[in-house]
Amino acid sequence: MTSSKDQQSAIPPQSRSSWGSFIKSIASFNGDLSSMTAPPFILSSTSLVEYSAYWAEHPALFVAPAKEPDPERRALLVLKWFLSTLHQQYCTRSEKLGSEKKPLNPFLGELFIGKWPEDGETGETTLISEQVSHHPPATAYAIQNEKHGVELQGYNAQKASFSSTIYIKQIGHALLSITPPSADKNDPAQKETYLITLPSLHIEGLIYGSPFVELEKTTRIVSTSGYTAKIDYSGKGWLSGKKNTFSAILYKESEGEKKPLYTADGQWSDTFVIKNTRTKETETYMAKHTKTTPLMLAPLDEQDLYESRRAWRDVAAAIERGDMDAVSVAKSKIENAQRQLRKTEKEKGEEWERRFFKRINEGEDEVFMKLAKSQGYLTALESDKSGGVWRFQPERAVGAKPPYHKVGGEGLGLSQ
Ligand SMILES: CC(C)CCC[C@@H](C)[C@H]1CC[C@H]2[C@@H]3[C@@H](O)C=C4C[C@@H](O)CC[C@]4(C)[C@H]3CC[C@]12C
Repeated sequence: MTSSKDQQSAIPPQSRSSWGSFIKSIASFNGDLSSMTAPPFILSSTSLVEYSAYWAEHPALFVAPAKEPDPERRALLVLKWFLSTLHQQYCTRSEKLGSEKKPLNPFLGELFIGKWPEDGETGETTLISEQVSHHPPATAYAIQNEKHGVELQGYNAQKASFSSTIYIKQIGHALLSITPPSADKNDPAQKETYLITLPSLHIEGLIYGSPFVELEKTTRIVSTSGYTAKIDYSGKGWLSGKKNTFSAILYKESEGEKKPLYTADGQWSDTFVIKNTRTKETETYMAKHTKTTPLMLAPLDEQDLYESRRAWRDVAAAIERGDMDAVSVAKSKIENAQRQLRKTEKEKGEEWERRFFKRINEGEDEVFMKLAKSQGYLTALESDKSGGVWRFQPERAVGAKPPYHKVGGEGLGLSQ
């Protein structure tokens, strides 16, 4: 943990004692993150189901690989896009709100649906995010750009451990599928697929009341085209004196990681440099200063009752005005309705039908199996911690409009 003496406490004076008790409670906590009670000033009014949008807040970078004819350069553009998403995924709350916050724990079936509108050459990019499991909590997502034949799908769950701070192992993976420029969009065999593994993380700055995320260990991006990227994360003090440091290489599987074609080094939260190891040419990417494209959502009243912003509307408003009694009343309404739904399902011997995703046996996805085996990733699937291995059902999304679920708003305890 960082323990700079000059770091100022960000804890509001009236919250100092509750923060102190919270920090003490962490050492002995052993539930899942969603059941952790945090002091009000650290609560976010945003649900975790919204975080899937962080994957494509730079739509032009997201589709860039599909415009590149050379497979080596395509793999590099995938690595560049992935690295650009890290700032979005893990810094957004700290930069906007002053620190990391505890997100709302999505309910089963919660949806977050939006699009990055048509933007000249980039075209329209759409997002569907769905809470596919509540115990354990797991979110699945699909991001599609039809114009360029690019699709990202994946799912996330978190396994937490606690000692002097919060350590999180992310369970799940993402699959990026690209249609190279010369390929036929309608022929799945001509697509290129990239398996992306997710970083472990821990929370720094807890004792000062200004928590932020630090990434750890190694992740990989493995492609059916024979290229692999390996990304090593480290915090302040190991490889460099700067927080959020990483070092990445891109290599050809047949040549091995001792012969990298490109390297990328720097801070994922700020600036990093990509270097061609043969020509020594470099490119600098400024993650912190690259403008994002805002995601467009339907107006609240046109949203489905299961869409996140609409469903959590009262809770979010109460959090923002700091009215914890109202937070608790509004949250209980959703939680009780969910309990009732689960009870009815149990009595009928039914399971909640996911709207856009389905649970698969990993063996059913041959491309995934091939990529995962090559990296020994299968042993890390831990599908018991994510309620299963989840895959997008694109046919369910075609022309889909609210209402998305057979059960009406009464199932959520919400008024129409
Ligand atoms: C701040 C502290 C007191 C509460 C702990 C909050 C904890 C539950 C939050 C903090 C950071 C969150 C990460 C977030 O950085 C980004 C992502 C990426 C996204 O694609 C999937 C979710 C995940 C891993 C968040 C999970 C919830 C975290 C760990």
